[in-house]
Amino acid sequence: MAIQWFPGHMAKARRQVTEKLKLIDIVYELVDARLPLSSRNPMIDEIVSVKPRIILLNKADMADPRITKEWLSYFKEKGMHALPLDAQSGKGLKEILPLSKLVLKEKLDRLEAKGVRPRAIRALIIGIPNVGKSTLINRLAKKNMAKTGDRPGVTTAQQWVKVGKEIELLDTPGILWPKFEDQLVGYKLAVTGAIKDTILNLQDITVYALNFLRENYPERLKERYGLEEIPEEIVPLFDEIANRRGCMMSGGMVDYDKTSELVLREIRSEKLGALSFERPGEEI
Ligand SMILES: Nc1nc2c(ncn2[C@@H]2O[C@H](COP(=O)(O)OP(=O)(O)OP(=O)(O)O)[C@@H](O)[C@H]2O)c(=O)[nH]1
Repeated sequence: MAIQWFPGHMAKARRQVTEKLKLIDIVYELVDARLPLSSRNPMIDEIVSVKPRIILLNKADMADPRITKEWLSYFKEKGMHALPLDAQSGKGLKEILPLSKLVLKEKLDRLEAKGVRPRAIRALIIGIPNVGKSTLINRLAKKNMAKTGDRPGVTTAQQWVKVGKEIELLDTPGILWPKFEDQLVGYKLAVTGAIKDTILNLQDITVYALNFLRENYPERLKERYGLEEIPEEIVPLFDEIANRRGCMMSGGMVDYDKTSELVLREIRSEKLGALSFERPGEEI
C-alpha cells in the first residue's frame, strides 16, 4: 500500500466511488474482521447511504472467532447486514448471493410486479487498501473471468465481471481511506499489515502490540515467548523476548528493531493464533 491520502486524493477517491455507485444495485463493503471499525472509512456510511450494503468481515480466518460473533451481533443490532468471509480460501462466499437477494428483495419484487425481466444484481466491492478486494473479485470471478464489456453511455470504462448468472461485479473496486489520523487506529492498521511499517515508528507499533497482547491474550504471549510471568514494564518485556530469541546486537545490547520485526512478523503470520484487535463497545 503506497497510497498517501492527501486531501486531494481523498476527494478524488470519494468522487470515483460516488460515480461507481450510480451503476450498481448493492455495495459489498469489505472490512478486516480483526478490526472492523478501524478498517472502515470514517465517512463510509454517508458516502454509500444511497445504496443497500452488505458488510463483509474479511480475513475472518485470522480473527478471533468469538469476537467475530460479537461483531456480527453488533452489526445486526444496528440493522446492518454482515457476513464473515475468508476471501482467500473462499469460505463464506456462497452466502453472498442469498443475502444480496434478501437485502434487495423489495426492489426485486417491485420489478417483478412490473413485469421487468430479472437481470443480474450489479455490485461494487469497496474497502480500504489491502483489505482483500482484489482477492475477493478474483475468487468470485474464477469460473467466469469473461468480462461483459463496457456499457454504452458510461464515460469511465467500467468492466463487468460475471459471477455465476446472478451477480455482475464492477471489476475495479472502490478504494477509500481508513481513519488513520487517529493514532490508535494507525497502530491497529499497522499491526495487521494494512499500512506500511515505515508510516509509523516500528518500535511504537510493537509497544502497542505487546501491550495489547498482555491485556487481551496473555497466555498466548507467555507461551509463544516462554515467559513465566509477563513483566509489567514494556522494556523488560522487550528484553525478555529479545533474550529468548537472540535479538541482540554485538556487545550484548538488545536490538529493539530486530525484536520488533520478529514480534510483528509472528503476529502477522498467526504464530500467536487468530487475533482480533477490537471488539464491540470499545472506543476506537
Ligand atoms: N488470510 C487471509 N488473507 C487474505 C484474505 N483476503 C485477502 N487476503 C490477503 O490480503 C492481502 C491483500 O489482499 P488484496 O486482495 O490485494 O487486497 P486489496 O484490498 O485488493 O488491496 P489494494 O490493492 O491495496 O487496495 C493479500 O496478501 C491477500 O492474499 C482472507 O480472507 N484471509
